[in-house]
Amino acid sequence: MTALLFDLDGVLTQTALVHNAAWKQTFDEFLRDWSARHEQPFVPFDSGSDYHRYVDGRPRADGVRTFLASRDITLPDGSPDDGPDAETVNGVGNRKNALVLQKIKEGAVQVYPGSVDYLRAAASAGLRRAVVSASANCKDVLEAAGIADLIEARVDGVTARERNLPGKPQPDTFLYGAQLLDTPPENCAVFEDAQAGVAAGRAGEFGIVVGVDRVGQADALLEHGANIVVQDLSELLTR
Ligand SMILES: O=P(O)(O)OC[C@H]1O[C@@H](O)[C@H](O)[C@@H](O)[C@@H]1O
Repeated sequence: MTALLFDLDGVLTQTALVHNAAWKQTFDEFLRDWSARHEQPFVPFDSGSDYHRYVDGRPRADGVRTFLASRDITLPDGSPDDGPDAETVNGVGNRKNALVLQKIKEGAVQVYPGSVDYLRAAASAGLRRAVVSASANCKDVLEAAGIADLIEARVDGVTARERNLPGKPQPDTFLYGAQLLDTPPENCAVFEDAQAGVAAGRAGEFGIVVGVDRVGQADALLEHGANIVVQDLSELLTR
C-alpha cells in the first residue's frame, strides 16, 4: 500500500457522535409531528441500528431519504435553500445541519489521538494521505481538529456535489481520492467506520479495507466489506 484514504467522522475525528445526536433530534421532532398528523404511533429514531444502517457514511440527503424510506415515508427533494421547517428532504437535512454547525462552533470537534499518531507515522513513512468524507462540513471539521496539514487531498460532500459523484456505499468518492493521489486503487488502503463506507471500499476493489469499530459493530463491518477490523488506528502501529 502506498496511499491511505481516510473517512473523517468516526475515523479521524469523534464527530460521528455529533452527527448521530443531531440526526436523532431532527428525526424525532419530524417523526413526532408526522405520526400525530397521520394518526400513527411515534417510533423514535434509533441511534444504534437506524443510524448505522441508514444514515452513517452517506451524503446528508441520502441519509434523509434512506432512513425515511425505512419508515415508508417519501418526501419531495425540495431545494437546497429550503428552511428548516420545510417538509422536504432538503428541509430536514438543513434542520440537522444547523445543529451540527452549532456544535462545531461550540468546539465539539475532538480528534482520536491514535489516528493523529497514525497520520504522523504515515507521513514520516512517505505514504500518501487523503480524506474521503460524505460530509459537506469536512473542511471546517479538519480545520477545527487541527489536522488539515496532515492531509494532502480532500474529497467531501462539496466535491461530490460539484463533480456529480454518487456517495458511499458507491465507490466513486474513494476512487476520486485515489486519483488525486495518483495511486491505483489496488495500492490504496481505505479506513472506514461506517457500514456504507466499508461497502464503498469493497465495491472499489481497494487493496485493503480497514474497518474501524468505535461502537461494537465489528461483525457488521466485516459483513459489509472490511478485510480487517480494529478499534483504533493506534493498534496498527503496534502490530
Ligand atoms: O451533513 P454533512 O455534514 O454533510 O454530513 C453528511 C454525513 O457525513 C458522514 O460522514 C456522517 O457519517 C453522516 O452522519 C453525515 O450525515
